[in-house]
Amino acid sequence: MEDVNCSKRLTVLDCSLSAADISVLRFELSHQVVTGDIPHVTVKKDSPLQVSPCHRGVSSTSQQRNLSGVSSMGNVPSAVKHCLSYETLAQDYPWLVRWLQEEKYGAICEFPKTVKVVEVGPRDGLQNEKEMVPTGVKIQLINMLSETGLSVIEATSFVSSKWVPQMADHVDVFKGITKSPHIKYPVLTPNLQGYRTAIEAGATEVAILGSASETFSKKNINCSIEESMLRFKELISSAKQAGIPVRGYVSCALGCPYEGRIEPEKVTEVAKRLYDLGCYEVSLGDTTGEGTPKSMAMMLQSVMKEIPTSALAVHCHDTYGQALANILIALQFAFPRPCGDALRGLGGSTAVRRSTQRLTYWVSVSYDRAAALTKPQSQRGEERREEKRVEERRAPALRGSQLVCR
Ligand SMILES: CC(C)(COP(=O)([O-])OP(=O)([O-])OC[C@H]1O[C@@H](n2cnc3c(N)ncnc32)[C@H](O)[C@@H]1OP(=O)([O-])[O-])[C@@H](O)C(=O)NCCC(=O)NCCSC(=O)C[C@@](C)(O)CC(=O)[O-]
Repeated sequence: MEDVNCSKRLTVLDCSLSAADISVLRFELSHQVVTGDIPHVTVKKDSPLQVSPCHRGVSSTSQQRNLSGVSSMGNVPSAVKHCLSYETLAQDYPWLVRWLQEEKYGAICEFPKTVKVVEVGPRDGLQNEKEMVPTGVKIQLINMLSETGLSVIEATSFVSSKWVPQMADHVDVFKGITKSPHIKYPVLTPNLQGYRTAIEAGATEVAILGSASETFSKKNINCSIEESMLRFKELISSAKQAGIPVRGYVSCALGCPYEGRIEPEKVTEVAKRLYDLGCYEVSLGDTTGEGTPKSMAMMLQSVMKEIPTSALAVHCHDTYGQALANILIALQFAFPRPCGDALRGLGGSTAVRRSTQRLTYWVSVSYDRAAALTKPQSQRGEERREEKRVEERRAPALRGSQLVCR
């Protein structure tokens, strides 16, 4: 690729575009190059930059987009002597096509600089094990995990032993583990009763579990979404008084075993309510593992309109082998291109660049059995055998582990 200075090249075209305008232009062109819809970019004297989406060079004036809002982030050119189209640019400046494509590729490869891993295996991983895992083994597991460099390990859940017998030893597990001062050990608490027991056992951080699916909420915590919010409100209010941080889960963010597809707007609504109640972080759970990169992207796009990305997390189950792909998408969302952010009206590119450094995602990868929770025993048996076969083929590092990325 030629060593290209975009602003110089566009000055050669005599467009007098500012750096911000060039950013907009580059974003539109690179976006459209990849989608195949070639835009027609027009810059008129004393007018806002306009981009008409065109297909393979055929102009579609009906879809003309006025980017006046966008151009306010930079100076719209005051004197422009060219009407630019992608074809003209591509013909005259073949380097531009390569450059835009490489830009796009470069953007895809951009990820957060650090990744925080939250291990939830001792809770989410073990809660559905058919055989009771001895308390001593759980303690040993958590102690060993504490040696691995993890900064957060979700240790257990203070839920009803009638509902989840595997977690009945929560107090013994929590009191039995050797707690490193550098590691957080949050626990799951569905209601005030669980919260109080957890605090008595010495918990210093808790997580509540909401759901974007009405049916799942009833099946999982025996109450409607509305009722769950009332419970969480009183729990969070107690936690606030005691200075205990509360994380929130939204289950079924990408699908429900009972209701099927869950609208991103519903996920957004529940996530926002948890955030507004005081959860410092909201973890969006693909409970059944049926999420895809596309549904993850659509869901995140919706939730990110209401909740700061620094307070968001994703929790991906790997039921259908999609967890890593879904995490990849979530990580890319943590680093939107600066001009992409500007187009969403988040401000100028310098501020956006700064804010992207702070974006945080929690990404959990687990070997998922949650989807099997409610299935008939016979079906679960076959699924478990299949899981075992799949697990044996998996990389050892991924088995039974969960990650949270920052
Ligand atoms: C929420 C409840 C307790 C309501 O259960 P309930 O039966 O409606 O509760 P209740 O208030 O009517 O009380 C009934 C009995 O339960 C007891 N009880 C009441 N609360 C507690 C408690 N906290 N700890 C221990 N015991 C409790 C209470 O003392 C009473 O005992 P009894 O008088 O009959 O002897 C129940 O439905 C429950 O425990 N559900 C938890 C289900 C669960 O743990 N699911 C798995 C975790 S969620 C998950 O994995 C998804 C996630 C987070 O990973 C994200 C994702 O993957 O997407």
